[in-house]
Amino acid sequence: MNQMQSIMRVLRTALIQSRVGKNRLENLQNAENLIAQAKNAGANLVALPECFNSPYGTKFFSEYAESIPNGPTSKMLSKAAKDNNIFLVGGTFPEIENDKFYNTCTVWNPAGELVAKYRKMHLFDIDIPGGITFKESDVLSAGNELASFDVNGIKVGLGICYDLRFEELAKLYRLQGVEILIYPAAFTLTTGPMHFELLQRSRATDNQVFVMAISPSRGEQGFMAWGHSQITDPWGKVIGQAKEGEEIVYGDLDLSECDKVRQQIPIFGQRRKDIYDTIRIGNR
Ligand SMILES: O=C(O)CCC(=O)C(=O)O
Repeated sequence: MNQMQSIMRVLRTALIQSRVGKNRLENLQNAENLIAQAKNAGANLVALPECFNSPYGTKFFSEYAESIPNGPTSKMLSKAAKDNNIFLVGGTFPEIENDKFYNTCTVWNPAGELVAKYRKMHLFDIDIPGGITFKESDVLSAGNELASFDVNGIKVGLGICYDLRFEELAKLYRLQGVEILIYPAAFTLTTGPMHFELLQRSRATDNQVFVMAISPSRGEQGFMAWGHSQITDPWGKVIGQAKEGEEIVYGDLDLSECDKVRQQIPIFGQRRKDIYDTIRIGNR
């Protein structure tokens, strides 16, 4: 690898753990200001949280839903990516298409063009008595497609929040050549402390990829996000983590770490597909 190629294998990223309230325009303005701040700090890949333009909750999805790429949120994201000359992972916002609602992540390149769109594939339907009950599928439809994009030859895959729990999705991305997985994610105060860090470290270790998850900051009312946006390296080590307030987490991702761990612990060449593929277990 020549010097130029090795320079391009380092990516300065910024995770924007923004404050989200009920006013869409204020949420967009706040995100725009923080994106410019991240650019001034040298970031060339910037990511926003899940539901960054609206409060998180099934009762809000239809009210805040927009079509893509014509709605005000898409327009702001496209402009911010172009003005700041960055790749921008536009967190998520509720999307409407053909009378169906989706929880959708869009990605914009430095020319302001939409380069990826991912709809949450695993909807957050859980019931923990005394903890939290949530049923996104009351309102949302699930996406059925993987989505990835390319930053200077580095392949980046997308998931959203609850998707973090599904190892199969992360593995499919790894098998497609992904080196960074990004999950906008508003974990709850019940499951966040138990699982948010653990799941990210697990996906990173299993697949030998960088994992980044971006939460909104903790609100004072309504849905309380866990915060703790995080960057994990392909060895499973946490290299950046927020607390619960509004904050930007920066990370200089050295992609040669993916090469190193894959070479030194070569699990993908050691998978016993000759055995796995012969075992049939009902509805696997
Ligand atoms: O998996 C979890 O515990 C949280 C998931 C979540 O909050 C979501 O998918 O929005």
